[in-house]
Amino acid sequence: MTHKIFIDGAAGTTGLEIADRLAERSEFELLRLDDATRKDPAARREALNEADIAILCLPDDAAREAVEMIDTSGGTRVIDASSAHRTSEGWCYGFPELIGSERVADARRVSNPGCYPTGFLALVAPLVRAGLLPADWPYTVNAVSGYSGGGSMLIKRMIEEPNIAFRTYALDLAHKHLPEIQAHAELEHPVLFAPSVVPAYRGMIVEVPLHLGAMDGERHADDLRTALAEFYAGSDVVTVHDATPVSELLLDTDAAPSDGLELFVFGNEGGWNARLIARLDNLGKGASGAAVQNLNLMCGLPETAGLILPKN
Ligand SMILES: NC(=O)C1=CN([C@@H]2O[C@H](COP(=O)(O)OP(=O)(O)OC[C@H]3O[C@@H](n4cnc5c(N)ncnc54)[C@H](OP(=O)(O)O)[C@@H]3O)[C@@H](O)[C@H]2O)C=CC1
Ligand SMILES: CC(=O)N[C@@H](CCC(=O)OP(=O)(O)O)C(=O)O
Repeated sequence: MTHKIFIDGAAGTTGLEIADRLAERSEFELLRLDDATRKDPAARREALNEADIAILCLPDDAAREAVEMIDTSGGTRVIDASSAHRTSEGWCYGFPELIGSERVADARRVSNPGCYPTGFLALVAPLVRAGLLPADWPYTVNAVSGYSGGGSMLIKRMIEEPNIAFRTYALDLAHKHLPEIQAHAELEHPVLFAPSVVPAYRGMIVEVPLHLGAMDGERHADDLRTALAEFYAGSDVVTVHDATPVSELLLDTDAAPSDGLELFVFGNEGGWNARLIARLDNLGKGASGAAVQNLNLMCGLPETAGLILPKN
């Protein structure tokens, strides 16, 4: 059986990467709109309703509009890569490792996690759930992203302004990922989020520094690493690195696409201070790889088929 897939926003950064991952997969038939019609509402409506699964790779407003175009009595299921529905009622949060693959498989409306939230939630959500980290802690998130994370506009800007070596932003402390992060980690407070961009096309590092010694109760960095390793033991996507000391973590300016997610826990000598760090491709597990993983599940296919992973 082939599944009809329509990528709305197929000409954009995320849409193109999804198409790359689906290329030559016989399980799917891609419905395509040409350049003249790809933004035409009537053509989109028709393709959205013809598809078995529509993957929305659009700005938030256009994603909301696309959902409204889909006939609710029809059969089209949705994966939304935008941030429009990440805390919306009736939507499944498409992070199978955290919510369970079967819930994604059964869902009609799946919202793909954001790239930064993917790193933060992978590190913190299992530890809060296990009671190893407090839900009422004022968490800080320092993060650095490749510029493709900002889509076609930021890509253009970073190419036109090659003098930019580092760009920190969201200085109003009101980044759109805050509600998603708080909701899905089940935290009592919004996090303090400090994102930045470097002149690399893809890749990101998301870091949560923790004063473990200042928290009530006793916990050691090693306990956190062990708990994460147990939580992700069955995953082909998430790797929890062991305690082998490394002195640095790098992002490459010309990294190849990857759909894996690497987690690290570093601690000081006594284990009272920790740095929880996630390294991922913002366009991989942070967007397109996650969409394909969810698509596989929704179609009853092997979860990691077509993903760019060391083991595939
Ligand atoms: N880039 C990333 O790393 C990640 C992106 N996302 C999310 O994925 C979504 C897409 O992002 P990204 O691919 O980076 O963005 P891009 O800007 O690269 O692509 C968006 C695409 O949507 C098209 N588009 C805009 N409005 C409409 C419309 N009304 N109808 C049809 N097509 C339209 C654009 O066309 P045109 O250029 O002609 O306007 C463009 O091709 C966003 O919501 C983003 O937040 C999520 C996680 C990570
Ligand atoms: C570098 C950069 O600009 N990144 C984007 C987030 C990319 C991403 O996660 O997309 P969503 O917004 O759909 O979640 C930003 O900070 O807005």
